[in-house]
Amino acid sequence: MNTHMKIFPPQSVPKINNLLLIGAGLIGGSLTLALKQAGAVRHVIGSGRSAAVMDEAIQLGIVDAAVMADSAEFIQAVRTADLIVLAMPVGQTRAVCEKIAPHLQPDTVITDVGSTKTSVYQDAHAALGDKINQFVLAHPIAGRELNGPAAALADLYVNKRVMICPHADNRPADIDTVAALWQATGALVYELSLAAHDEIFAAVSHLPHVLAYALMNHVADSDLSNDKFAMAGAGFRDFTRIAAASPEMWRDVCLANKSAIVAEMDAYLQHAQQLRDAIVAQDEDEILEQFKKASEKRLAWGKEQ
Ligand SMILES: O=C(O)C(=O)C[C@]1(C(=O)O)C=C[C@@H](O)C=C1
Repeated sequence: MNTHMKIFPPQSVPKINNLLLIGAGLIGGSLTLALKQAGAVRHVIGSGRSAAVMDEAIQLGIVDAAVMADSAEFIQAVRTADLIVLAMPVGQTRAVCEKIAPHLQPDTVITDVGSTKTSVYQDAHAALGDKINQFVLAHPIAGRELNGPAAALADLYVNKRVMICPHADNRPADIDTVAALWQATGALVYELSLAAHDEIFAAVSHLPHVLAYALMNHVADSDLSNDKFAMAGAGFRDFTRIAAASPEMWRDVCLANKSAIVAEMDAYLQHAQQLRDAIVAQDEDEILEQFKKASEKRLAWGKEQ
């Protein structure tokens, strides 16, 4: 597959008057903190499922005010928003877009931060119909293993990559607005097709999360698990860091990008099986060859980051 990944040239800081943030957790919260710090946004209204989380988001300066999801204030916030950012787990995309659709004004831009892009496009299209032209799909390649507003950081996106995945109906000016917003956070913004996005991140983000969850459960369910956890060192900590990430978010990612993730798991299991075979056979050349190849790749990749 030729991914045609291209970087957006730097643009000046945009000025957003009214931003509606749906889901004020780590990713959405870090975005609005960064945009406020850059002077790119004037007023942020937050909306979410939990009043306690929204209160926390107000206290942390992530949002200026909060509205509950099904309220008259929510409808008013949709009507007056210049930009709507969807930052809840991807499985809620269709339901949230159905709530937004009847009130969406033609000049409002919608964007998202989801880890899968084909599913978000399909779910948003089903709910928005022709208004899908107002939706610019985006995905910041940054995160932490912590969740919620308290985990948000104004500098989370500095020097991180953000993928924008345009679709045929997008308005070029909207794509530029979303690219400029992410650039205002300090991020490097790239353009990538939906299909390439989901294939690439199945391998380098979704698979590692599945493996981390599986390793954690494997050790937890094994004999001497308490002793193993008590004595584990940095190798185990580095490998499993992301197993503390939001279970709901990652459940939704796995459901949404099923075929690509299953294909990556199958191919990975073959590599693991090859190593197992070599260890069982005590094939020292084969083991060394596989480890050397991986080590060289990891060292070279590490230098590029
Ligand atoms: O560093 C982390 O903790 C992350 O969760 C980052 C990470 C990733 O897998 O690289 C996780 C999910 C996002 O969609 C993008 C980035």
